[in-house]
Amino acid sequence: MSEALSHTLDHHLDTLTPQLTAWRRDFHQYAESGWVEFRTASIVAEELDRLGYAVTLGRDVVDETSRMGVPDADTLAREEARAKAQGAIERWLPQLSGGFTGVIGVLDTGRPGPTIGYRIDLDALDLEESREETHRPAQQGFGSKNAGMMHACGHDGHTTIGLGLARLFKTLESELSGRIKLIFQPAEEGVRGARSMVEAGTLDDVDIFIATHIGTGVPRGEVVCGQDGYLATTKLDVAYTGVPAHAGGKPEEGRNALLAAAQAAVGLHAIPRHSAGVSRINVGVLNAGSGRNVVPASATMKIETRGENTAINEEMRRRAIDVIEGAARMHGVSVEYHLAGEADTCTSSPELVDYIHGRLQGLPGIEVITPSINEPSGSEDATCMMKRVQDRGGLATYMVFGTELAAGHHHQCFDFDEDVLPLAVRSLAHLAFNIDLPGARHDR
Ligand SMILES: O=C(O)C[C@H](NC(=O)Cc1c[nH]c2ccccc12)C(=O)O
Repeated sequence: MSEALSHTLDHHLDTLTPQLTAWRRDFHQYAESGWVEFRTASIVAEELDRLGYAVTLGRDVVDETSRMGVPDADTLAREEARAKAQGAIERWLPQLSGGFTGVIGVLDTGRPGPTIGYRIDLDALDLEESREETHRPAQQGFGSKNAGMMHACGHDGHTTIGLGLARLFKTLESELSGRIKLIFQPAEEGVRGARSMVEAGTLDDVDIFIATHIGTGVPRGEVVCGQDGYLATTKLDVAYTGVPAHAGGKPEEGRNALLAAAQAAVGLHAIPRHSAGVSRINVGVLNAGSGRNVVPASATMKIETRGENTAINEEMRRRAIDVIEGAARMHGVSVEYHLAGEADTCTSSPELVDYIHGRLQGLPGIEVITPSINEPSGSEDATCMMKRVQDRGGLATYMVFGTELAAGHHHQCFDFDEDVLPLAVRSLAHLAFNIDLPGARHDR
């Protein structure tokens, strides 16, 4: 990149930085869980449209039947009304309605060049945010206004980075070639959303794909060009149905769904670890029963299995289902379960990792540039997007921008150092100018 362009980028970033903080705090305050990101998605669509991007959203970018773990219709309607009351941009709501909360903005320079796609996730977690004074969002008045929903994984930062990129690319459009595709994805938590965007064909024209996360244990000032080792995972919703009865008078006539679920929860965590690699199990939610003196006739659980590779996760899933069904038989209740999310592992494209590693050298604010790491920890459904791009001959990677965290991901006191926002925008934008990556562009 020429020195003049570099200066121009820095200059625009300086003016943009207060807006980045404002966006982040606004999204943080109005945290929205997977498939109900109505307000967030509408603001994204409005900004992209205002800037002159070609905007597609809703059913055009989210395949209905490939969505996983979608809330019920009542919840969707209630959350849409909530979003409207909280300032969602109403003209986009008809398309987003019903949980079709994906948005894509395309900037076509009209000059030949690759299509570079950035994955930005929009959703918050199902978690109640801390109201303690020591928690900065609470102290500074931008804690979540939405009960049981909290940006405790940094996606408020991701959405902000996406909008920051949109502004920078538009301002410097004359210096770009090819196409920029900003892909705002719903429901990353629970790995429920990416596949629906892949199945809608939105990745099929992407030559270079970059998914991004902030934090994840990477220190401030460090950038990882290719984070690998995401765990294959299966999410299951489980429902036990028994028979209610008088707990004092006729307990033997009841069939206890609470006990089946409790038995299953303990049994699931007792599945042995796998010698061939990392494995995980978690029962994240268990709700059961209706009243103190009634034999509990219903119980629901949300569980997940994970494995370092597909085979290990498959083994965990199979054994989990044995435990779930076994517990039902033990207590004479019926059980139903269904898939609520699914993602696989993926490996970043070495050529792209090398290219990014080279291009980030000397950028302000970056102290350590790590080419690639493979450390099994969490899961990611961006892997599904990466795989689609790679299968079609494109290059894909998963980048991490380190930042200082107040508490770990998925903790009620999670918060990050907002300095990472301009740094990530600067770095991700930089990669799109003067792309010189042979083999990245395929003829179409
Ligand atoms: O499986 C999911 O629901 C996706 C979710 N994804 C993330 O949290 C992103 C993530 C992946 N790896 C790490 C490591 C640390 C923090 C966050 C992550 C997870 O693993 O629980």
